[in-house]
Amino acid sequence: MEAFIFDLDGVITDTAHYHYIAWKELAKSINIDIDEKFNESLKGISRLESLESILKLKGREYDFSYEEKVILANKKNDYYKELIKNVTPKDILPGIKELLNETKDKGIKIGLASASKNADAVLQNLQLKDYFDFVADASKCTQSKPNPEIFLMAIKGLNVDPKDCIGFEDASAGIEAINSANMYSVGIGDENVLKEANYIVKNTTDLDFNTLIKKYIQYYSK
Ligand SMILES: O=P(O)(O)OC[C@H]1O[C@@H](O)[C@H](O)[C@@H](O)[C@@H]1O
Ligand SMILES: [Mg+2]
Repeated sequence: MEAFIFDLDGVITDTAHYHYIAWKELAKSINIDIDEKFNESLKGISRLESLESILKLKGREYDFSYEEKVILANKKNDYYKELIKNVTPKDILPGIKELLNETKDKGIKIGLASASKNADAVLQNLQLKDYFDFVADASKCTQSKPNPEIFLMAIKGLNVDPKDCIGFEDASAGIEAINSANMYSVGIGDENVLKEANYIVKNTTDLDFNTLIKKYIQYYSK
């Protein structure tokens, strides 16, 4: 095992919820209502694609010019940036710090593959930056998950073989991206949503280092 590569929002911290609150607020300003079920489909998806998807809900994707869409997406980002100002190390999801410590102790590299251009600020606020050997830069990524690009960037940056890596995700688009990158995928959340994952746990507290390694070995020895 060479590396563990993590998604950020919804895996390391619950910023997935802040993304939802910010999109809900933005959608409300243009008279569109979104709910948590719809929000599932936005997880892991880039900012502009998320906006497109919200507009499509009401067939309004042609009502706005590209420039207007950029303004709307920036407005969402302003709401989001206000919300993440409150993120502190207390917001690291339970079990994650223990897993990161054990991973480091075992000499396994740690990478981040988040689609968020705010990932660095969030890691900073969580005081977790030092754990990461490589953080893939979302602003250099041209393809949204489920495309594997961001995971492939992390694999390259860490200089590892995808078969020797485990990827962690809370979104179905993210699991698809990990699988396409030829890594072993671990889904955290609802098994109906994450059914394509090689191994699924309900919560971050269920991420036990030894079990993860055992499941990974079992998978490749099939
Ligand atoms: O708007 P940002 O911070 O660049 O984030 C882009 C995407 O980042 C992903 O991590 C989130 O799951 C998505 O919900 C979000 O849209
Ligand atoms: Mg996520």
